[in-house]
Amino acid sequence: MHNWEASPVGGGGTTIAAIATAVVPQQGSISIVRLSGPDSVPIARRLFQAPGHQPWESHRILYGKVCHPVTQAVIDEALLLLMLQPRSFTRENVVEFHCHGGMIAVQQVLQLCLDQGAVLAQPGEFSLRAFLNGRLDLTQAESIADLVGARSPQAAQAAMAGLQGKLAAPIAQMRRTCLDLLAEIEARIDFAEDLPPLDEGELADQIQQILQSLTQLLATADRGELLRTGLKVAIVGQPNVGKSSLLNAWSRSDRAIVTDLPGTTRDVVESNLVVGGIPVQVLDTAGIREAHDQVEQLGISRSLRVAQEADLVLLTIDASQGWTRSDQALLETIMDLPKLLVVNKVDLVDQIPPLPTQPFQAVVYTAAAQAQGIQDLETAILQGTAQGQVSAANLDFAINQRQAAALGQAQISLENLLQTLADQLPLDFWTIDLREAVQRLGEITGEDLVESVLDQIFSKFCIGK
Ligand SMILES: Nc1nc2c(c(=O)[nH]1)N(C=O)[C@@H](CNc1ccc(C(=O)N[C@@H](CCC(=O)O)C(=O)O)cc1)CN2
Ligand SMILES: Nc1nc2c(ncn2[C@@H]2O[C@H](COP(=O)(O)OP(=O)(O)OP(=O)(O)O)[C@@H](O)[C@H]2O)c(=O)[nH]1
Ligand SMILES: [K+]
Ligand SMILES: [Mg+2]
Repeated sequence: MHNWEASPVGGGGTTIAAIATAVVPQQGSISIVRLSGPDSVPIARRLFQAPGHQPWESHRILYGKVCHPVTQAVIDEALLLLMLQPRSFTRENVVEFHCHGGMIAVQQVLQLCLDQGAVLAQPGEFSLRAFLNGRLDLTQAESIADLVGARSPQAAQAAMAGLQGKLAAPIAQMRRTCLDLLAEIEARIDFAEDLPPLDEGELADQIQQILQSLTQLLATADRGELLRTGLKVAIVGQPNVGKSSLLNAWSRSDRAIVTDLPGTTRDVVESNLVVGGIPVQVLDTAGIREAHDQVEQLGISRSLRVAQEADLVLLTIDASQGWTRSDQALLETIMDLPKLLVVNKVDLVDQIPPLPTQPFQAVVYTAAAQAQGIQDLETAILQGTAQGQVSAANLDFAINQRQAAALGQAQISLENLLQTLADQLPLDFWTIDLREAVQRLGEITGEDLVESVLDQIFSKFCIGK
């Protein structure tokens, strides 16, 4: 758990330190140790020797050496970047040591900072400070994590939109409107005699408007989920139907071994693709049949497990064999799952054999060995997702599950309020629903603070973020 006490700008508080870059042995040309807090500059002064008369000023880079304060041993040749409050990411004094990459030198520099009194940062603590000091709202902080975790350019773009406040702005606007209405109603409760009566029609209109924008935001949730978590797609089928060929054609690679021997694939082969902006993990599996070989049997049980865990199953068959009893048996094991029928090797037949189409979302015809039909496959997959409704809303960010849950609760409260109005209940009742909506909207941006929400958000960050 975090200690949520903010270190106020310019005030006491701890100085935190962490390696801000990925720590990879023997790799990475540059690595950054980041400090934030009141002691960052004094700590840097004790560790960093800058030759000549380089000024220690904000937003300047100093060149020099990191030296052990006692032994004077040179730990690294480095650059030092100063960003003084409030002109920094956290709005505190920030110092960055730009060290050589790898692990050893940069970890020694971090250790020296800790020896000098800095405290190792918790995951997300730099971003948390940026939030607590008013530099970011919660949706922007969440967007930073999304940007770092993005697995497609579209996911990154949605995250950037969020980071630029495209979600924060409409939410804050809705909350402000609700607060204004709340103030009007409360004034009527307190000074009923002195004020003209509320125009209830006008009030209902405004609530309707908020509900409308709320619904638009909620419509981006499915795409958000897709962009963030992606799709897991399992290719299953009888041996030799061309599952591995399909994976290779789709990923334009030779990831999987292809031979004309049935039972070639034994283990799950994975390839990561992007389909229409959605990160897609494709899993090629061992062909399913009555196997006597123990290795193959183990492979087959893995295939079935992978299918059960997938978001979408591509049941692949050989067009020249038609729909077989084994295909039917396999279909029955995956009946509950979302699935497409992929009819492969269409180059071998003049006529498509009779096929069951009913339990499948779509049927796609491919010749994987000739890399044909991949576009149709992607189209069929995208049609099964929530892509359509999003382009309708025409928004470039996408909300996450936490935001969707809070928006959903705000929606319920506002709908309750409309009902309360319709039922002509007293003013006190109106304020209850409106207050609830304000609270939920405020939870999204962080204007109304809930500590458990903070923990949920920032503990998922990496250390140094
Ligand atoms: N080396 C390095 N690269 C980085 C970061 C960092 O902290 N260090 N960032 C970390 O996430 C991102 C950039 N984000 C940043 C956001 C704000 C400020 C900043 O100093 N803001 C001041 C504006 C300064 C000015 O106006 O001159 C401010 O908002 O007050 C710096 C980095 C990505 N790249
Ligand atoms: N004519 C034709 N042959 C294909 C096509 N796709 C795959 N093949 C051939 O079918 C054979 C089996 O292909 P694989 O991709 O290994 O089939 P698989 O389903 O992965 O087989 P297992 O891993 O053994 O279950 C190979 O000889 C491929 O070249 C296709 O679209 N048309
Ligand atoms: K094969
Ligand atoms: Mg195979």
